[in-house]
Amino acid sequence: MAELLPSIKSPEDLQNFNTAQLNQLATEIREVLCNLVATRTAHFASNLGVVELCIALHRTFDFEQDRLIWDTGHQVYPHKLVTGRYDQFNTMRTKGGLMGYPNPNESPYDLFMTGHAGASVSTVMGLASGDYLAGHGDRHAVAVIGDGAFPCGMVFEALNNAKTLKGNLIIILNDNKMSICPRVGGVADYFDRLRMNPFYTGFKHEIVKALNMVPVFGDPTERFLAQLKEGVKAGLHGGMLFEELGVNYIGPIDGHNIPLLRKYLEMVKSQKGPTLLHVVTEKGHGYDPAAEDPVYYHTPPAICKPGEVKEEETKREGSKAYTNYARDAIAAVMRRNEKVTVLTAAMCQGTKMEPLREEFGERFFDTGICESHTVAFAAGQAKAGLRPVVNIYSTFLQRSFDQVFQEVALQDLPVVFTMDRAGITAADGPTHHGMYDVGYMRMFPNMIVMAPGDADELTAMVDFAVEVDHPTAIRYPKTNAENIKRDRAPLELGKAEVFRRGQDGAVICYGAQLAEANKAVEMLAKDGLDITLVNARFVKPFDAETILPILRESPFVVTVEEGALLTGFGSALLEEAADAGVDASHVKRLGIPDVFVQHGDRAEILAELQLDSLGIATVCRELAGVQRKVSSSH
Ligand SMILES: Cc1ncc(C[n+]2csc(CCOP(=O)(O)OP(=O)(O)O)c2C)c(N)n1
Ligand SMILES: CC(=O)[C@@H](O)[C@H](O)COP(=O)(O)O
Ligand SMILES: [Mg+2]
Repeated sequence: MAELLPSIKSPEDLQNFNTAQLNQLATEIREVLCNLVATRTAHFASNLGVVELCIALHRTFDFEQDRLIWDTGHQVYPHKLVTGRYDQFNTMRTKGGLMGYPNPNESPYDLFMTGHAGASVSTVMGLASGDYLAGHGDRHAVAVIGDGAFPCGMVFEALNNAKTLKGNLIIILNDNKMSICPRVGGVADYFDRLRMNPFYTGFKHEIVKALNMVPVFGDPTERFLAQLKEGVKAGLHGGMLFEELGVNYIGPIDGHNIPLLRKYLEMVKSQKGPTLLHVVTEKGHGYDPAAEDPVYYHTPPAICKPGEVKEEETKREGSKAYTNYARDAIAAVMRRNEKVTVLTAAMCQGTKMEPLREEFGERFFDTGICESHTVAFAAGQAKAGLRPVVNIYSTFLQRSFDQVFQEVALQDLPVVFTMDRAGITAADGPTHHGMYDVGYMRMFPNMIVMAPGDADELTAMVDFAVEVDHPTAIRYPKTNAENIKRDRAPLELGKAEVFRRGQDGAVICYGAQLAEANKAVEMLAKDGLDITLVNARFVKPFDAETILPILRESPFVVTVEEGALLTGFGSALLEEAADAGVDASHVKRLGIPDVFVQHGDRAEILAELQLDSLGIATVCRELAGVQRKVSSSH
């Protein structure tokens, strides 16, 4: 039972706590985190790891004045608990409840709504710069960034800029040796070497003490010794990479020791110039199963009883998510064709590609959280004759817009984009819904852009894409995939599939809501409405040959897609109609309107958007009623 937490209405309440109370608070926060994941899936291990760091930060700084950004934002739960949101904590990630990421609408202590990694150093630099120019140069700006997020290109762009900053910049590197999967790459190795620093292992103190006994001034022997001292010190001094960039490096230090953290935070607070404090933490700290398996416990399913966890995982793995179909289809083409490679930007676990990592060794690439690099890298591979499959979530691929344009589309290179989480991602919310990929892919010449209507179609699209000599993009959502029974028309470039023809109206579906559209049409048939149903398959090339006649002949047309209406499939249809001089005033587009959709339950959100069978049927009935009225008044 939490004793201290309920009384904390703001971080000010921490200011009188002694060390024992701060430690107790850490224990209480961990209990609350454990209770939360007992009820629902949520980010867990990362939050367990930053409890002490969060407490020490709020105890040292005044973030009503000072600035704090948690990079990515998935580790923000302890911060929410000490900034007055304990009472609402059990609403976490539910509709209308607390968001699983920082949210300025919830609290002035959350400055940016984030969920994508790597922006924190840039944004706090902007805040520091703004504060300085506004005459608040005494404020401090703190970015807490994980070792997984650190290799993002943007972080190095910020570091490059840091020494010019007027204002107080503090970067806390939260090094837990993990991204979602074990971190990879040269920066990871560098952090490993820094961890070997005697400063952290405890030897440095002794060596520096000994060196300090060497006299600096005096005769030539002393001068030689002084030089030796500086040389040895340089060798001992970790973080040269940062120092060379003009950023002071301090650490590494133990990130689970509150008094030690406070001591070092006080030190960096008084430091002039940009400073990086390297803090070593354990992902999952305080809950042994999470510390032992931080990959699984990054976002575990609800842990009802610890013993049941692995069983849950089996269920999850056994379910037929689109992700599984994509993974299996990619594996199959990799077995058939040695030129096919697969790339992930640190999302091996979410895309379920761990078996591919094991099976394909040299043809599997985890680039870290570096989406822009990944796409340009894939372009290079394609130019060299390979067939790269870039498997990135729709929302994170936004980071590579320019590489998709210049390195891939402009060169017309055969890179395949498999865009997972395209659509509503539910509890993660607006930072993670994959809403914009239809637009950002279809606008480029040379691109072939498609979406499967069901499970087997995804497999067919992957097979098709690796054989095409152009860039291709395939989108699919975070949900289980159904197969719709029918005489399946073979997949053909730029060709839609007409499921059924009716004279009362038409539904044209782009992507995985096809099963819902199909159900809607069956429901409508029971009402006596005979509706055409089209599985569009491609938004580009657009099948004007099939779709425009349907537009001409149908009393109404409803387009269905799980993506932004602006730039989406329905918009493409309207553009085609306008260009061909076909009347489209009877077209109703269903999709995601021009708003940021909040977090919640997937089915519930889709229902609100009228993207489920009931919603589609309702819209069709309304339109059919309007049409009847129009025709009877003539
Ligand atoms: C641009 C972007 N790509 C991928 C992700 C998915 N993602 C979320 S957290 C995470 C790992 C972050 O590792 P780290 O920063 O070390 O934090 P930790 O979980 O270890 O605390 C990844 C890959 C993301 N949020 N943003
Ligand atoms: C913080 C983050 O970006 C990821 O952890 C994300 O929440 C993963 O989403 P999935 O759970 O859909 O893989
Ligand atoms: Mg990490």
